Amino acid sequence: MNKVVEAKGLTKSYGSFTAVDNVDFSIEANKIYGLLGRNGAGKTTIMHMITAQLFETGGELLVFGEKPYENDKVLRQICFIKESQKYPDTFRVVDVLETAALLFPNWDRAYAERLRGDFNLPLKRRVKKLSRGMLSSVGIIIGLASRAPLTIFDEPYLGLDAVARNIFYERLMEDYTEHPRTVILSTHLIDEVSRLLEHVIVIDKGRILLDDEADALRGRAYTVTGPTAKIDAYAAGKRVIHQESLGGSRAVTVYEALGATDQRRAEELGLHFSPVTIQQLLVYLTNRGPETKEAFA
Ligand SMILES: Nc1ncnc2c1ncn2[C@@H]1O[C@H](COP(=O)(O)OP(=O)(O)OP(=O)(O)O)[C@@H](O)[C@H]1O
Repeated sequence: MNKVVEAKGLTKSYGSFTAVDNVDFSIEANKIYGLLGRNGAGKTTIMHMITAQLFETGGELLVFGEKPYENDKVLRQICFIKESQKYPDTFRVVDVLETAALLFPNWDRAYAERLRGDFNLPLKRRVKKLSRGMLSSVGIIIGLASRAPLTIFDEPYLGLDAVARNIFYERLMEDYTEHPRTVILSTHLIDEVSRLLEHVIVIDKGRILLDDEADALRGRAYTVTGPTAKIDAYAAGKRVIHQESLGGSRAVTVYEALGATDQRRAEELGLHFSPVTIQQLLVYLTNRGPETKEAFA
């Protein structure tokens, strides 16, 4: 297994506050990862440590097998696109793209130009005159055309409309298929990106709550709906992570894979099943109190 990032006991504290708390995880080569979690969970802190913009205060972090800090060999293989990227005031779109061409060894000029057309970006316009969404598309073009072995997108699409976001997802999938590389996507638009993700790491209050293949997470819980009394009978003793009632009916989300016996039993009771999306799973698990969360992790 080829590991691009390996974290052992990784910790980052700011004074007495621990933003990333003794986490172990690894990122394998040539996969698309989702780094997910609620606001303040610690995602950006982790991305900043991987990209050597922050020092860990404990544990060990290896990127491409080496410590990333002041390590040009490692950093040249990374492209980090963040929401609040600043560019020099005088820069036009063309200047940003020319600079990126110098910085990234795998830069594909023709591809960058095609993407610029897809996003309708005027080449000669000053970056500071771009709309918020256009500015995000500059970052997306750099992230894609850099073809960096490790490409990290931290909420890359602030202000991007639904059509432009879709262009991003499609281009990412096409280009990733032709030029496999490791991609980390950190986003709150989980439903939108979930079809792209192969592996998901969920951070919650500085700790890892889930770390699994996306397909496995999709089967990790299910929702069952029906008359309240029948649902209560079915769900008794099961690990229920969410429930909603409406009139005489109830929906409960059970945190386990649906086995054949349970499925038969629920069908006999006339209950209805629905899958749980990764976004729902994250919402239900990160909404829980700390003790319960430990039990469900
Ligand atoms: N320089 C700092 N000093 C003190 N605390 C900080 C500092 N930087 C981040 N934190 C805290 O660390 C925690 C994790 O922040 P981080 O930016 O990593 O979260 P995040 O998961 O990226 O959140 P979001 O989804 O809102 O971007 C937060 O509680 C934040 O307030």
